[in-house]
Amino acid sequence: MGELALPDGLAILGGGKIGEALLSGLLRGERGPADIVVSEKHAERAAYLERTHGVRALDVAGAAGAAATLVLAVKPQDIDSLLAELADAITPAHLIVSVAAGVTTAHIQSRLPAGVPVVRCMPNTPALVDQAMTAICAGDHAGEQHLAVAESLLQAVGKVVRVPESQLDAVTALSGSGPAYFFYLVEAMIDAGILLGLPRALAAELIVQTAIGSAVMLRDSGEHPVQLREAVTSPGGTTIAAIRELEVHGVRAALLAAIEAACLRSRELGAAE
Ligand SMILES: NC(=O)C1=CN([C@@H]2O[C@H](COP(=O)(O)OP(=O)(O)OC[C@H]3O[C@@H](n4cnc5c(N)ncnc54)[C@H](OP(=O)(O)O)[C@@H]3O)[C@@H](O)[C@H]2O)C=CC1
Ligand SMILES: O=C(O)[C@@H]1CCC=N1
Repeated sequence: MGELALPDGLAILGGGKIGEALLSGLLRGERGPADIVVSEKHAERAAYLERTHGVRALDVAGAAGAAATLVLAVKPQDIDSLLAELADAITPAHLIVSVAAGVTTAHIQSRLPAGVPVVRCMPNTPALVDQAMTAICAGDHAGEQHLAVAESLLQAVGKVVRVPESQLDAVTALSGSGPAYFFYLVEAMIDAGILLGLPRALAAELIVQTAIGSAVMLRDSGEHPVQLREAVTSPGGTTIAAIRELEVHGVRAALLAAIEAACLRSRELGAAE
């Protein structure tokens, strides 16, 4: 794969939600449509990706021939058939970057020619607005240079941290699925505005801006979430009345259980290999 530098060709195999989020983010960065090919099972979806992003759609073997770095972005349940299609088309000069939940580097390595480097990643959909959170780890044949390629790829759409592979299922449950929890919370809070008789558009504006402001404070204030919450919670006031209800209804325990369930599901998807 030459010198493993950014300008090397990139293929995204699986042009669904996360595949397109990564594709669009990379195109907003340093890469142009000529640097990226996609491979997508559905002809209609492939045509949409070509039309919308100006990239070429190829079959899996064609994509492997056109690109040194291959991003596996199919569902975990489809990973084995994709690896079977890839096995004869790649060499250790390629780099495999998998974003599939639960699927281990050892599993991917076991289905490919010996020595193919694999980096496992868990990004999230805020890649669409260059605010992704991604964790990455290396398989047995991936060295610093391969991690650096994956890192620069994903840094184009947000922040990247390196973690041991043993933490990837927990990461998947927290930040991989995490945007869905925030969207769910926002959706419920907008409903609360409706319950209180506010117009939906106003309730949405109030809550979305509150979410953005709170997120920026969490990132930039240097204060712990408890301190930030306490600053909102006036003695004998409105916030503590709401917090009591959240505690009575077990919202904290529900979040712990929900995120634990997501982690177990990630492990299950890996174990189904
Ligand atoms: N969505 C998210 O927020 C995140 C997802 N991920 C991971 O990314 C992967 C994709 O998820 P997501 O984008 O949500 O799923 P999608 O179903 O939206 O996208 C996967 C796409 O790949 C297609 N596909 C399946 N097999 C092949 C193949 N052999 N060659 C080419 N294309 C193929 C699928 O077609 P078909 O519909 O027929 O199956 C589908 O269009 C999963 O492994 C998931 O764990 C990781 C982080 C975040
Ligand atoms: O729901 C899923 O399985 C994928 C993995 C992380 C986010 N979406």
